[in-house]
Amino acid sequence: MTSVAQRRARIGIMGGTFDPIHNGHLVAASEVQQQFDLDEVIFVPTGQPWMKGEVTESEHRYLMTVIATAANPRFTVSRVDIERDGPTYTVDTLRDIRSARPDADLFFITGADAVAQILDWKDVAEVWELAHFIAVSRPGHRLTISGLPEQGVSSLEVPALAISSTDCRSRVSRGFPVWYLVPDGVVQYIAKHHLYRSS
Ligand SMILES: Nc1ncnc2c1ncn2[C@@H]1O[C@H](COP(=O)(O)OP(=O)(O)OP(=O)(O)O)[C@@H](O)[C@H]1O
Ligand SMILES: O=C(O)c1ccc[n+]([C@@H]2O[C@H](COP(=O)([O-])O)[C@@H](O)[C@H]2O)c1
Repeated sequence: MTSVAQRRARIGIMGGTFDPIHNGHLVAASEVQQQFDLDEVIFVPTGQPWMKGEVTESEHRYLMTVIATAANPRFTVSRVDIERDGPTYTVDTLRDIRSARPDADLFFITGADAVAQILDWKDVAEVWELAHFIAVSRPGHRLTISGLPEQGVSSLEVPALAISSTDCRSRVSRGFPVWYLVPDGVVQYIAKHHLYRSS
């Protein structure tokens, strides 16, 4: 009797502050899922992102991420970063997901802006060992992966969506709509919880 070798699971990890999650994040994750034949993309909202200033309470960012991803059977959301005390480091995110999914190949998805900063991340040598990186294009940011290990990073052009969380927050605070920039449920969540209103 011949045995059929089982394919290793391929898991994408989309880390982000998601303050709020927007359609640029979702299009990037969807495109990477399809192009890299991923079984699942886990969205991981940051706890305390040490490279950013003050951010919205993590439970709001987590719930908006759940709402935005709920309809896609391949998208899930993890609480590992929001439940860990202290600043959020990707090395800890990857360690936690690796120990929960020891048999999977991990792919960390980042936009062009984040890729440019990876060399400043904590324990970057270990980070490369834990996951393969996929750098996606982002309007307004040049995708440059020079200086990063060639084997460790792939790049992918995704349909350009010039959306940022900063712009979404600014629009809400000025009374402009964010319909179609973020999923409908996220528009409604922002209104219900009075997020991003200027005081
Ligand atoms: N429009 C976009 N297209 C492709 N990638 C994106 C886009 N927006 C964000 N990303 C990537 O998604 C990840 C998480 O981003 P983040 O949650 O910081 O959103 P952001 O829009 O950059 O937020 P902010 O404007 O508050 O800095 C990062 O790797 C970032 O590069
Ligand atoms: O590990 C680090 O030192 C590190 C520094 C900055 C950002 N990151 C990760 O990069 C991802 C995108 O971060 P951000 O701040 O652009 O939302 C998110 O998962 C962060 O935890 C990680």
